[in-house]
Amino acid sequence: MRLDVVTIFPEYLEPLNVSLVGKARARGQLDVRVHDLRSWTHDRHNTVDDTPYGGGPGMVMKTEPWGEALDEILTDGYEAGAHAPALVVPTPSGRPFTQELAVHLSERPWLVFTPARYEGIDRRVVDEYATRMPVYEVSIGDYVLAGGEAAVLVVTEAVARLLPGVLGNAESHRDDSFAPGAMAGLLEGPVHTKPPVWRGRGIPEVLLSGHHGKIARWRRDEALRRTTAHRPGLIEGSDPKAFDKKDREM
Ligand SMILES: Nc1ncccc1[N+](=O)[O-]
Repeated sequence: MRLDVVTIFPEYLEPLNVSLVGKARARGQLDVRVHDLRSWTHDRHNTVDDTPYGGGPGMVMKTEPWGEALDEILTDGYEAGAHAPALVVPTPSGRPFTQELAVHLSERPWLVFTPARYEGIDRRVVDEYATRMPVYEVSIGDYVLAGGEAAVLVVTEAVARLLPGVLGNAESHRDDSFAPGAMAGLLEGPVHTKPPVWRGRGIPEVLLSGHHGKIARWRRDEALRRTTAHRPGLIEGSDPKAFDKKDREM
C-alpha cells in the first residue's frame, strides 16, 4: 500500500517512521510519502490560505497549491490503473471513522491524505477530485483539532495494523473492539495476565478453568456489559452509522 500525505507540517508525521508503521515501511509493506504543501506555492511568503468568502473568522486553505500538489502526486505513474488512488480528507465535518472504514481503506492500494489547517480547504478541491476518485471525508471524533495531521496518524495506524503481516499475530485483531465478526459493534472486555494475584486481587475463576466455551461466553458477557455501560448506542444501533461499502463518495 502507498500512502501520500500533503501537509504544511511534514514534521508532524515523523511518528510514521516509528513503531508499527515504521516497521511496515522498513519491510516495504507500506510506501509512505510526506509532501510539504508549500512546495507548490510560488510567492515569497509561500501562501497557502486566505480569508473566507462570505466573511467569518479564520482562514481557508487555497485551491491552487492543493490542485498543483494533487495533480503532481496523482500522475506520477503509480496510477497504473491497478493502483487507483482514493482521497482521505480528515475533517470534523466528515463521516465518523470506524473500524469498518479502516478495514475498507486497508483493502485499497493507495490513499492520499489531505490534512487541513485553519478552517479547512476550499470546497472546490474536494469537488474537483471527487470527479476522479473516491473521496472519504472522515472525522476521528467530535472535537476540533488545530489541523488534520493527528487524524492522519490515527487513520494510518488503524489501517496499517490490518495489512497482512503487519501485526505479528494475525489473530490478534480478530477480537479487537469493533472488529467485524463475533465482536462486531462491541467493546472489548477486560484482560488479565500474570501474576495470578496482585495486591490481593485475583483472576476471574472462569479464566483459569481451561473451559474454552465458558471463557468465550464470559468474554462476550463482559463485552456486552462494558458496551452497555460505555456505548449503549452501539447496542441499540444508534451509534455512528457503520460505514457501508456502497457509500464510496462521502
Ligand atoms: N476533529 C478534527 N479536527 C480538525 C481536523 C480534523 C479532525 N478530524 O476529526 O479528522
